[in-house]
Amino acid sequence: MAATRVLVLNSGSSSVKYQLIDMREARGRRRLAVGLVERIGEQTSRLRHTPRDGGTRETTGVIADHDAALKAVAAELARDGLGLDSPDLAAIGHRVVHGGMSFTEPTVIDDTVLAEIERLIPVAPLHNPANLIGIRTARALRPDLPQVAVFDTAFHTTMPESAARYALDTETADAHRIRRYGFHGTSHAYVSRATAQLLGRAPEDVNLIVLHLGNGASASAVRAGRCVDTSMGLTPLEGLVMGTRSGDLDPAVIFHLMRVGGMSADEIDTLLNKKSGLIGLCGDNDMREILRRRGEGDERAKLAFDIYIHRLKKYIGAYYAVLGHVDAVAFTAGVGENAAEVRAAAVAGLEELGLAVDAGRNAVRGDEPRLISPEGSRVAVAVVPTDEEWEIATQTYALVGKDG
Ligand SMILES: Nc1ncnc2c1ncn2[C@@H]1O[C@H](COP(=O)(O)OP(=O)(O)O)[C@@H](O)[C@H]1O
Ligand SMILES: CC(=O)OP(=O)(O)O
Ligand SMILES: [Mg+2]
Repeated sequence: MAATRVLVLNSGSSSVKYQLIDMREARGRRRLAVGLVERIGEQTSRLRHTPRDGGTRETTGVIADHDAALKAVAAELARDGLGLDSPDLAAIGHRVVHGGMSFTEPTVIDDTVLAEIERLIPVAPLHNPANLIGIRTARALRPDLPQVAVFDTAFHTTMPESAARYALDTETADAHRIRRYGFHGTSHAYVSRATAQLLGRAPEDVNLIVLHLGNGASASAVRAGRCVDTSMGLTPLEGLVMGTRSGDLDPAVIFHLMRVGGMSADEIDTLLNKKSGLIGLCGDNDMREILRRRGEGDERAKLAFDIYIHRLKKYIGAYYAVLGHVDAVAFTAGVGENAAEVRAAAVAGLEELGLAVDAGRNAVRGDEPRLISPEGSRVAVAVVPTDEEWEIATQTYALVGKDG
C-alpha cells in the first residue's frame, strides 16, 4: 500500500506548528493530528497536541530548543500510534521562510539545499535557523524519508524588476543580492486561489490584494494569479506594522540610532524585529488584547491600532494603483480572519474605490471563505482563511508521491 501521509512542520522563531495529514482522506478527516509548541527556550514552554480521534493534550515545562520541541512532537504522535516510524509516512514537508533567488519551487532537501538555507540566515535571522533545526532533527529521526522544503519566497519570484529592485546602487545591490524577496508566499498563493474560487472565477481572470495579517504581516498585489508586488522585502521586516516588527521606516532611523543613540547593529536588529510594531507601541502584540484595551478607552492601545490601520490602508491604496483594476481584497491569517474591527477600519472611507464592508456580514464568524462587502459592490471584500499547512502538504506530496 502506498504511503499517503505527510507531516508538515512550520518552525517559527519560538514556536513549531505541525500537522500530520493523510492526503487520501476526505476533507473533514484528513488532519490526523495538529499541534503547536510555544515559548520554546522559555521556562514556560507549552505543547498542545490534538489527534483527530481524541481530545487535546497539553504539556507544560521547559522545552529548551527546536530540537527538543520536535522530539516532544514525535513522542506525542507516537502516543496516538502516529509515530514517525510509521510506514504510512510518505514525506516530511517543511516551511522554509527564505529561499533567496535559488528556490522558486518546492525542493527535495539534500546537503546542497541545506547549505543554501544556511547561507540565507542573515536575511531571515528569526526564521531560517529554526527551519534548519526542524529539518536536521527530522532527518535524524527518519533518514530514509524524503524531506521537502516549501519556501515563503517562491510565490513572489514572479515580481517584475520594477517592484523587486530597490533604488540602490546597482552594483552594490547585486553584489549582496539585495532585493525584495517577499514572504508568506505559501499563504498568498493559497488565499489567491481560494479567493478566485469564492468569486467563481479562474485565478487567471482576477486581480487581488491579499492581506496576510498574523503576528508577521504582509500585503501582496496579485495580477492574474501571479504576484506583482509585496510589502515584505529583503527580510520579513519591511512593510506593514506587525506584532513585534516595525515594518516600513526611514532607513536613516538606523544611522541615527547608531550615531546618536549609541546602539549597535545587533541591538537595532532586536529593537526593530522584536520590540517594535504593536508591542513597542503599546506593550501588547496580541490584537485581541489591543482591541480589548482600546474598547476600554486605553489611549496607547488606540494609537497603536490607528497606526496599524493607517499603514494597512496605505498598502491597499498603493496596490490598487499598482493593479489598476481590483476584483477583490482578501483578509487572512490570525488578525485578518478574526478581527472584524480591523477589517472594517482598513476599508473605511474607501467607498470611492468601490470598497466597503457590510457590518452584518463582517460580524459573521466562521472557518469558510466568505464575502463581507455589500451586495453588488464593485470590488469584493472577503475573509479567506489561509491554510499554509495544507498547501505545504499538497506541494510536498505532489513532489514525492509520484512513484509512491
Ligand atoms: N479573535 C481574534 N481577534 C483578534 N486577533 C486575533 C484573534 N485570534 C487571533 N488573533 C491574532 O492573530 C495573531 C496570530 O496570527 P497567526 O496567523 O496565527 O500568526 P503567526 O502564524 O505569525 O503566529 C495573534 O497575535 C492575534 O493577535
Ligand atoms: C515571514 C514571517 O514573517 O513569518 P511569520 O509571520 O510566521 O513570523
Ligand atoms: Mg503565520
